[in-house]
Order: sequence, then structure tokens, then C-alpha cells
Amino acid sequence: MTSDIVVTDKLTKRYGEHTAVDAVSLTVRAGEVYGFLGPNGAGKTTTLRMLTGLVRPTSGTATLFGCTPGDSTVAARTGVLIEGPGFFPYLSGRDNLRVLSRYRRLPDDAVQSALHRVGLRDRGHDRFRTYSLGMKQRLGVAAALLGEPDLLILDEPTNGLDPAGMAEMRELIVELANSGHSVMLSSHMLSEVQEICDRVGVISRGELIAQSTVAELRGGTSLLVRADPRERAATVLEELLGRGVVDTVGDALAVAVSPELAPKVARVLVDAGIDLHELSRRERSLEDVFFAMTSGSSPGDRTASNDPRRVS
Ligand SMILES: Nc1ncnc2c1ncn2[C@@H]1O[C@H](COP(=O)(O)OP(=O)(O)OP(=O)(O)O)[C@@H](O)[C@H]1O
Repeated sequence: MTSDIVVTDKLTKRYGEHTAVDAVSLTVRAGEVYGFLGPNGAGKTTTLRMLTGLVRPTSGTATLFGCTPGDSTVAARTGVLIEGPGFFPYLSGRDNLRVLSRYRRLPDDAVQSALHRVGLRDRGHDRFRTYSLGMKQRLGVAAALLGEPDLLILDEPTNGLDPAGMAEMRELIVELANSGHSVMLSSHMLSEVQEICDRVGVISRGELIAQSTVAELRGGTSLLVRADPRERAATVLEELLGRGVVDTVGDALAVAVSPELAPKVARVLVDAGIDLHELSRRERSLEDVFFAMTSGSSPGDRTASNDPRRVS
């Protein structure tokens, strides 16, 4: 059984005339890594700020663990990293965490455990200002981890990191998820969301335009066929496989069927006297889908049967 630990219902935030978040209804389930994906200015941070009680919604509701954001139960069960960690530069990483830990009346070993979890145990005594950006972000995650919350809300945790720092942060998030934390993270980095998230919500211009698993969103695998004459190949394949499964992508055809049908596709084309130049397995990246959804144009394809514009 899945349980929804974050639920929003038509969550909306308006700043004057501008609607930053427009009737967003999303759910994050216990145990998952949920990617909140959207281009710059789409409304990700504003949504996360409403979830953490930093900003009041104009209308609609949000609940975390069945309670309102800001409630003490929510605060105890949720760790937050939003818009970069704020730490004292002249204090060590450990002392920065001690300040937070004492303020929250957590046991003394919480700091050591959090530093250990993010791989900073050996650098905990160094001053914060000497940390690399990746270490600063990891200390931010350590701060979110104090008290071992069930849910981590991380706003663009890899923002500004170099590729190695990004990889480390991704690894850390996967480890945290494997050790039982649910994670909701925002990102505009499609590749990282694709790699580490179980489900994603896509927000564009304040609206949630899709919510599903990464696999569902990508629409599974298909076949790419380069054949001559192309139009005739499309007709033959539609006769074999049904209408609506063949789409034109550049000078090739995208055929929305299981790659296991490749031998059959090859046979029928060759039997029809068509020259087959390429037949390959094709996986749409989340990037293809994302561009198709948020800008109406895609570097790849979008077949009618594969249209990911749905909220499950
Ligand atoms: N306090 C505010 N006052 C007025 N407008 C705001 C405020 N906060 C956010 N906005 C506007 O709301 C919209 C959504 O902003 P938000 O920061 O939530 O987007 P985002 O998806 O997190 O973008 P980014 O990836 O660039 O951080 C933007 O147009 C932004 O300018």
C-alpha cells in the first residue's frame, strides 16, 4: 500500500497580478524520491516554500503527514534545504550544526551522525568558509538531516555544483532514499531527475502539467526505422501494427511498439521491397519529453499514443 505524505490541493500563490503557482495538486508518496521539475521561474521554489510554511498560499491547501505546514509534527518529520544553506562562515561545519541542533534540542550525537551521513565527518572541524561549494551543499543536507526526519525537501540541491559535485550529491540522495528517507527535490536538471527519481511532477508557468513515474513519462521504448521510401515504409508498418503507432522524426520513423518486434518489422519492410537503412531501439530521454511539454517543440518526437500529458 502506498501512503501519500505530501498532498496539495489546488495550491495557489499569487503575487499581485502574477500567479506564481496555479492550482497545483500533487502527491509525494512515502519512500520515494520525487522530482519536481520545471524551467526557471516555473514556480518550484514557491511551491516548496508553501510546503515548508515559509510562504502562505493565496488559496488551496497543502498537508504533510496529514498536518498543515508549520505544524510542530511537520517540522519534526521534515528536513529542509531551500535556496542554499545559510551558515556562519567563521564557525566549523560541526559547530554550525551544533548551533542548529541545540536550538532544536536534539541529542548531541545528532551532529556527528549527520556529518557522517553526508561524508563530512573528517572535515567537520574546518571552518565553513573553507568548504568547497559541494561541501557547503552537503553540510546543508546534513542540517536538513538533523533529527533524522522522514521527509527531506531539497530545492535544487545540485545547483552550481561541478559535475563531480553533482554526482556526489546524486549518490548521497540515493543513499538517503535507500536508508528510508522520502525525498522531494526540485530541479531543472532533467538528466539527474531521470537518474534518481521514482516519480516526477512537471511544473510550467505555475501549473502542474504532468505527474507520473519517469518511465511512464518517457512513454517506454520504441523503434527507430530509417527506410526508403519512407512514406511507403510508414504505410506498411501501420498496416502491420495498427494506425497511430508510426510517427515521423526528422528523416526517420519512430514506431511505438516493443523493441521485441524488431525482427518482424525488418521482415515486413524487406518483403515489401523497401530498403532498410537502420532499425534501432529508441528510448526517449526525459529531456525530449520535457521540451515537448514545456515549449511545445521537442528535439525528439511525441506520438499520439505516447503523449505524456496526464496526471496520474
Ligand atoms: N516574493 C515574490 N514576489 C513576487 N514575485 C515572486 C516572488 N517569489 C517568486 N516570484 C515569482 O514567481 C515565479 C515563480 O518563481 P519561483 O522562484 O517559484 O520559480 P522556480 O521554478 O523556483 O525558478 P528557479 O528555477 O529560477 O528558481 C517567478 O516569476 C518569480 O519571479
